[in-house]
Amino acid sequence: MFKKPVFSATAGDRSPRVRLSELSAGYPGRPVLHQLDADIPALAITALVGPNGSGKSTLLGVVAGVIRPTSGELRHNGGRPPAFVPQRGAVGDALPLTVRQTVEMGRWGDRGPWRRLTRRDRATVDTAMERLAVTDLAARQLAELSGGQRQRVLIAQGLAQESDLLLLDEPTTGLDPEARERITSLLTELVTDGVTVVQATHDLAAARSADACLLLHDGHLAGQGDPAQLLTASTLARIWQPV
Ligand SMILES: Nc1ncnc2c1ncn2[C@@H]1O[C@H](COP(=O)(O)OP(=O)(O)OP(=O)(O)O)[C@@H](O)[C@H]1O
Repeated sequence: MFKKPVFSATAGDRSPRVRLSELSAGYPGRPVLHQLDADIPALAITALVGPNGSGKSTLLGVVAGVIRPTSGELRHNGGRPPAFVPQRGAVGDALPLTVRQTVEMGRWGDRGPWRRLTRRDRATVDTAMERLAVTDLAARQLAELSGGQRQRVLIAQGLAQESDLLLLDEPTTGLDPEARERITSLLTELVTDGVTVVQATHDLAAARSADACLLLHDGHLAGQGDPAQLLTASTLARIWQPV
């Protein structure tokens, strides 16, 4: 069990896009995150790493604004509302939506659900679908896609929101190696385009290729900084040791 967080240098001296100060959060009757002090650097990929139940999805929900902190502070430094791509399993199978309609929902934040999309909105949707290679699936029902295809559609919906902060919950889970590689390259491209990316992941290769890492253990911050320095064999063994 970590009493003190392990800190290591982050890649460069990036200013934080998001700062958490003594932040605690959870669900009714279930505190999950405890007094987190952490920075999410701007224009970088940050990996959220930790065992099942350590609080990664909860932290994404807090940063996305869908879970309110119970105490402490969450500060966003400028920018648009975050785009949140939940875990694939969190999206209902029974929704009667086509792939294109699902990605178009990414424009609702700007346009509202009842207004017609503008030409520019449609171009944004087209580009997001092309980047995730789901254009050929446009007319298919979301529910009839494979898990990996559905994952790509949900990421395309996130891109269509054109936020400068993209929050992804296990975006490469269930993808084959080629699709995983495509997502990893895409995330790097997005940073070049001016997007700050945060991904919760169990994929240690993806975490190690990120610019920064927040390591969670039982709702506590066990470390933050450069993944190569943080995700050492001994740290991982301590964090993942059976209780
Ligand atoms: N809606 C909810 N209501 C109550 N408790 C919840 C809810 N969602 C998650 N929890 C609990 O909060 C804790 C943290 O869960 P969370 O999903 O944030 O962890 P995680 O690190 O993302 O896990 P995983 O790697 O399995 O996705 C767990 O104990 C979980 O049971």
